[in-house]
Amino acid sequence: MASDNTRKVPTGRLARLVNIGGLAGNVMTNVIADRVKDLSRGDKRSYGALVLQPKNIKALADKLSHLRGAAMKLGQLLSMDAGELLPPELSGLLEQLRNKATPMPHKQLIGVMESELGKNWIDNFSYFDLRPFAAASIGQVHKATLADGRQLAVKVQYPGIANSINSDVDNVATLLAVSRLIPKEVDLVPTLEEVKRQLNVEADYKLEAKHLKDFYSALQHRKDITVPKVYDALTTQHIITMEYLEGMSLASCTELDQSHREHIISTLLALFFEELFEFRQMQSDPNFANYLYDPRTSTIQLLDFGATRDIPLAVSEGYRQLLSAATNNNKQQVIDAAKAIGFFQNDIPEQQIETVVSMFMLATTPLRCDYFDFGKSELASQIKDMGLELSMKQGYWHTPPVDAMFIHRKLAGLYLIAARLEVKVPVQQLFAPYLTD
Ligand SMILES: Nc1ncnc2c1ncn2[C@@H]1O[C@H](COP(=O)(O)OP(=O)(O)OP(=O)(O)O)[C@@H](O)[C@H]1O
Repeated sequence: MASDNTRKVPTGRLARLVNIGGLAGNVMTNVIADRVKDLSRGDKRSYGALVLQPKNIKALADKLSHLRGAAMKLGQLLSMDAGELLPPELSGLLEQLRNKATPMPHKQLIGVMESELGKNWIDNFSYFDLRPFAAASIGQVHKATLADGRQLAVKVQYPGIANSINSDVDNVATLLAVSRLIPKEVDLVPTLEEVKRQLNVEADYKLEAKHLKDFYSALQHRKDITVPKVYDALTTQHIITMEYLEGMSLASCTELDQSHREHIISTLLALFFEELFEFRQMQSDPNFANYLYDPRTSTIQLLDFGATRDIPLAVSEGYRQLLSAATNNNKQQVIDAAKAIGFFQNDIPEQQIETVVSMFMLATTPLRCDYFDFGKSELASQIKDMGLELSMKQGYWHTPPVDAMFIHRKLAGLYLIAARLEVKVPVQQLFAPYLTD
């Protein structure tokens, strides 16, 4: 039998569902037992309070660790879309999940390696660590070495996960409903659809490898950005073999000097503009864990191209106009550019246009000053609050163009990182090369 932290990842739909049934039962047993205790003591906690006790959150985290990819992605999108509405227990649960991947037992891992790279897969490496050093959302990452000494990171997908994404996402939603962690006001349906769509794309490691290679080539001229090299011969639909990068995590960069922190954010924002206006391809998941930093060489290392999106020319041009108009504080031109991007397609009252435009103006504040101090500003949370307020008002956005939502999320994510690193950066100067007349 596998040890506690290497349980076989259940591959069948039924096995996954049975897990959930068990959890609902456990939670309810805890709730009923505590209810009886409360009654005997004369206390009366609400059903919600009983469900949200730490032991139930732990039981939930234990179950979700098998459905980690679906749970984490749903958590990520939910916290972007409905941030402040979510109970703190949900962030606690997601935090637990992030740190709590259940690695595949060796036998299962070897099975995947054999079916992807052949019976003699191990001959490709001079060393392969069977224990993963990091968890991916739907897989795990191993260190390995080539015969010539080059260090590798090998990302291996959990077997069968690609076929169970849709049911996993539904199961996680059921679990969250059982645990009452999602408030009634939050409409989960569109988020669930988006989570399924994104995870299905991310399950295609060959596509991710293609995006890695696109960015590797596109960023050859940038000495301050590194993208891991992909090893095609050892990359398949379910395995990506790439160069191992040794940078420190961005979370630990809060300890570095101001100059390093400012360099990180200036580089990431310059890259954002380059992706939007030049590559017209964007890595759309600005998660802290997707960047590493090497302070010895002052290079940012980019990981995780699973969520890369192409940006249509018209959208890219529209944002160039929009950001130029916002830099010049020209609201009418902001409205025109937003229309060109695809906002305000329906007949919308003047007042609503005004509100949406003030959101754009707020988000582009850093473009209207020489240096913007993210450390001292509440901008990231103000944007989130305002976006939330608008999305709660029925029909306010009239379904904004989907590309736009990703671009906004990416920018908001970068602002959050900038706020966390407490930096002051010249955003206007970084955008200047793209400013239209
Ligand atoms: N080339 C690499 N060099 C060093 N570490 C790596 C490399 N690739 C991945 N990792 C480690 O593995 C972790 C997960 O990888 P990655 O982000 O690609 O997976 P993912 O499935 O996209 O996960 P998520 O969606 O949770 O970000 C990274 O956060 C990093 O710690």
